[in-house]
Amino acid sequence: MAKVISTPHSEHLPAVNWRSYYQLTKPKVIYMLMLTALVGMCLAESSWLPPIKAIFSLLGIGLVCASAAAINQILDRNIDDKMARTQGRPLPKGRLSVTKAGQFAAVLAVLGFVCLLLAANLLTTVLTFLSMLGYAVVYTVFLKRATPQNIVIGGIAGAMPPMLGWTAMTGSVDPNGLLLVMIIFTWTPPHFWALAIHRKDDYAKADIPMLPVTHGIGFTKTCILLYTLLLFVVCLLPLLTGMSSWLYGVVVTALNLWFIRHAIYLKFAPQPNSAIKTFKFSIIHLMILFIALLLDHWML
Ligand code: HEM
Ligand SMILES: CC(C)=CCC/C(C)=C/CC/C(C)=C/COP(=O)(O)OP(=O)(O)O
Repeated sequence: MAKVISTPHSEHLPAVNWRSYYQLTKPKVIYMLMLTALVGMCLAESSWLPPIKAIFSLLGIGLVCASAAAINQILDRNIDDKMARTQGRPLPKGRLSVTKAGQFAAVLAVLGFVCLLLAANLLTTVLTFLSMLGYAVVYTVFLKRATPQNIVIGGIAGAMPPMLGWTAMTGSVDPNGLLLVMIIFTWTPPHFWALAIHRKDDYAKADIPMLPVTHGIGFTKTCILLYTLLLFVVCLLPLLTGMSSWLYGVVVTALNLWFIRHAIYLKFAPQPNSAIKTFKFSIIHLMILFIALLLDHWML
């Protein structure tokens, strides 16, 4: 029978376990999601952002993303307990009770949606709610446990923040905002599958059908390479539509050639640390890409 993580006795816990609450939100991922949302906001506006609207919209998006991450950790606590990478999280470690984590996620969500309703608009609030459901429920409860395409489909939710930032400013869905979503959507498989290769045994132990477990490492490496090539093409679309110009073009070409180089080495000349290096590079890639979009928008 599956082990159920027990609720720890409250007398063993500090009154307010700030570090555990913070960890529950997957903070580094949330900061990156907020960066992409901020860039979406900036690209939607030809002049300076309206400060109050922008700050509270960004805060709203961040709070709801953090709530989704906390819900993911509540629902995944038994899986997380089986994997070396996630065993140290507050719920498997018993540093936080499920009730407290649930209350925290609820507070974050309520605060986030209030910010969005007051500072942004109904469209952004609804799209953010759907993205939250997409990650915290559709991906976590169903896809993750059901299919090796889990992260491809679930990736739509994680790709949404630039669009949420855009609609927060304009109140409408813009094709250029969708391009930013497409970039993150295409970036997600090589980002995650590189880590999944490195952590294959973890996923196998937890019985999660990630691609390297179901289809093997060789096939996953081929998929990573193909997605980096597709990403190269998708990243050129902002140039074709005129949303971005040469500065973005130069930076993104260099980034994507480097990503493809990682993928080629991973496939054809792997070292023991090639997969984790590819994963780490994916994060630098996306961060620099979004900063380049912003600088290009401001400077040219
Ligand atoms: C379904 C889509 C995604 C999946 C399955 C996924 C999976 C993961 C996993 C499992 C980690 C943890 C690595 C670790 O604990 O060492 C991670 C880290 C990370 N991911 Fe993703 N990711 C997805 C989408 C995204 C998106 C959309 C972003 C940002 C736009 C993002 C940004 C990051 C960052 C910044 C880290 C590093 C976190 C750290 O160092 O603590 N991810 N990702
Ligand atoms: C409102 C909105 C846009 C919500 C979605 C935001 C969100 C938190 C996306 C993060 C994607 C992510 C870290 C997936 C990994 O989950 P995992 O369960 O596979 O990874 P784990 O094993 O590290 O928990």
